[in-house]
Amino acid sequence: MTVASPWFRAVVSAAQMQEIENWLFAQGMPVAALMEKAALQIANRLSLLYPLTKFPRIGVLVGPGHNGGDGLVVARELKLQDYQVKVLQPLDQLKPLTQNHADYGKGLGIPWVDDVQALAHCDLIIDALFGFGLTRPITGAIADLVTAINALPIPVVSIDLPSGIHTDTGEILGTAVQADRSFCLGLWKRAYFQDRALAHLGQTELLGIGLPLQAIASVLGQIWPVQILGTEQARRTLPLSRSLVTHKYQQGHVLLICGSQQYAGGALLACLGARASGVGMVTMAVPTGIKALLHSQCPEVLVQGLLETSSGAIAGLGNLDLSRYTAVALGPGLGLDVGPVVEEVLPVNCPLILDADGLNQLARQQLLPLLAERTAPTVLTPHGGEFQRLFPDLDQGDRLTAVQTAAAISQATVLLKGAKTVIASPTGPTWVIKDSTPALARGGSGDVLTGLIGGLLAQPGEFALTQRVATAAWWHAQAGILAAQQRTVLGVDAQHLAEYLIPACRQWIGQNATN
Ligand SMILES: NC(=O)C1=CN([C@@H]2O[C@H](COP(=O)(O)OP(=O)(O)OC[C@H]3O[C@@H](n4cnc5c(N)ncnc54)[C@H](O)[C@@H]3O)[C@@H](O)[C@H]2O)[C@H](O)CC1
Ligand SMILES: [K+]
Repeated sequence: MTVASPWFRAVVSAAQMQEIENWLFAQGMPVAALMEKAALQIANRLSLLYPLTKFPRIGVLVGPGHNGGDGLVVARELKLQDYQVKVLQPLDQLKPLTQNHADYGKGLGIPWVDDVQALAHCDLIIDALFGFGLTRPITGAIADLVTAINALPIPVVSIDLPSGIHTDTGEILGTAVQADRSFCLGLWKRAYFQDRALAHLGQTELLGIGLPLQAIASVLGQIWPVQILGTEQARRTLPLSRSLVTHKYQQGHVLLICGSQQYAGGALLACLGARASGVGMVTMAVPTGIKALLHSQCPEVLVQGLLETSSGAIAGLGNLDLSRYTAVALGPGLGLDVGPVVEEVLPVNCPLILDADGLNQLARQQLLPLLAERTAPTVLTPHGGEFQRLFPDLDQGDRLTAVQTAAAISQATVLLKGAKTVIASPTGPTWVIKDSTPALARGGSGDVLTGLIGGLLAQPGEFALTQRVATAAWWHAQAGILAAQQRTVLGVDAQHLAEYLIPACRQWIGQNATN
């Protein structure tokens, strides 16, 4: 049961945000007060990040709704701090509260300009055209304005969302502001975890505006549908505490079915990932021809040689006794010439992770419907291409929805890798991994993740399986971030990534932890 946890881990849609705000207004919170709370935070952050000494001239683009209202409060507050502020308001008709702030700003002597060229000498531009109220594509004069702003060599900060980005899907509606930085207000919006929006969002930060947990729970319930997996949660999910009398068979036994003559490295990398998970035992089922390689690299691992095809891929599982394992992962380095191993492994009565060519075989042989008949959980870990082959009818633009739909169709936990990796299951919350690094976008890093997931799921654990899968993805990302910090982004090859899994783990449990 994921009890409602700190607000900064919730991820909401525009409709949910509106409902949460309405809860406050219904309880008597004046809209103007909430706007003031939000905009004052923005003004304070701006004066810290863009000090008056370096960014004295500020242009504020003001839209018709409350996003524009936020922008006008920011304009007034920066003026009071002696910034030279100008406002450009493309639409005459403003919401009443926004109009109040416009009247007050004019009364203070803030100049309104009517041409974007009047902003050409600004040091910073604030985008307060649209926030989560954007409902249709931006067209006409406003679209021209956005295009002109994007062409200026001036940094842009967007309030709540870059105007033009769909709050939920991250889609560009007509056109969208290219922000250098975006301040998300109150709660993270879904767009912040849609890969296609990231280039428009720039650097992002969440500004809390005092939304009470009961307001959030009144709309999202006690188990929030979409959540960021936080450090504390990941740490609690890791199998870091062990009883003194444990022994290797109590710490799980993972079977990795992987590798081929052509892709022996995939098997080795999966093994390194599994080993770092702390699992009690690792068995590798690989083509006989690569057994020696694995023995030489991972001496503690048990290796089962399997019959191989003429090209050196696994021909079949033979008489491999699958009942001995507490988790099975199949896929890294299998190659396409592999025998019917997916069909043979589906009956296994423990968590099964399918990755890489295991997924391609699942798609090619149209075995997806069989997953629903499995008596134990299944985890699919596709990247975009594998996802497309498995779920050709799903639009990956809205990745969050696509993964949730894929989980419902397949009745499996689906982890879609990306800049923001998303993990969904048929029941329970959808998890997003907020922090990662492009350094992970390299061959082999997925093999390490598959081994890590298999090793974690093989171990006894009190948390829901999907949360443990998300923890593996989080751990994998953290290792990538640490490796990139210490070896530059160029130095995060998959083998080094695997070596950073334990140092990354060490980082969170603090230096004084004993187990
Ligand atoms: N998140 C919070 O807790 C707070 C949010 N605030 C700010 O308010 C906006 C949401 O305000 P809202 O008025 O609902 O919507 P917008 O300001 O985003 O603007 C919508 C406005 O524009 C019209 N519109 C929609 N699409 C188009 C279009 N393509 N072309 C022209 N006009 C369009 C629509 O009819 C509306 O009138 C939120 O993002 C925050 O910035 C609170 O002020 C503070 C707390
Ligand atoms: K905006």
